[in-house]
Amino acid sequence: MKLQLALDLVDIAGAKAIVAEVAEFIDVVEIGTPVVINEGLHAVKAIKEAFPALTVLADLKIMDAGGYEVMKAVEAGAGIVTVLGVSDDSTIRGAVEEAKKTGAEILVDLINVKDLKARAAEVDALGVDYVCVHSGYDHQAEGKNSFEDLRAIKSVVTRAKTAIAGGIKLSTLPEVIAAKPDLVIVGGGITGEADAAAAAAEMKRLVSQA
Ligand SMILES: O=C([C@H](O)CO)[C@H](O)[C@H](O)COP(=O)(O)O
Repeated sequence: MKLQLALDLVDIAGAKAIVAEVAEFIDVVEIGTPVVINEGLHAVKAIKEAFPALTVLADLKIMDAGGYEVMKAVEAGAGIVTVLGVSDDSTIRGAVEEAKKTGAEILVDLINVKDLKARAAEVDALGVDYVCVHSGYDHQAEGKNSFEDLRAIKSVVTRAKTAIAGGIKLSTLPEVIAAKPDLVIVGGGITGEADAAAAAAEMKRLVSQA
């Protein structure tokens, strides 16, 4: 089980500063959608150059032009790129084909998908690398999480790895780990802590035991 740090509310300098604190405890660093909106793919490039040993995930949440947008993210240094599960199969197929050229991976984010089990099975069959359940900021504000969703997709995803994101904290991590995802994605649960390194270290300890 791997740990991904999601960076959403920082600029490039802030991203470098927090990754420097926690790099030894994380497997993947995510350049979050708000960072890409503010800084562009320069943020992916800057973090990959500064931390070459880390896999960088570009959270583009692609909805169209899958092949082209994956190509640009991979050129910037992304090892994983996100595509929305609500997008068309042709978009996901294009993203997967492009990623395969370079060994990059595609994570499909099921945010806002209504029939989770059905779509998870479909995107799994399209050859994606990760299927991710996700309660986004707006759903978190309504008190939702994705812990049950993870159990649901694990019953139908047979070849891809599974991932979970959205409001995970140290206090809820054991419940997440019990559902056995391959990748746990944490943003505010690390960046919002007074001692981010200590939070990341403890999370890494817990996911490594699983
Ligand atoms: O993808 C995300 C969200 O849609 C904002 O871009 C976050 O990276 C994801 O939710 C993880 O962050 P936390 O919810 O703060 O753990």
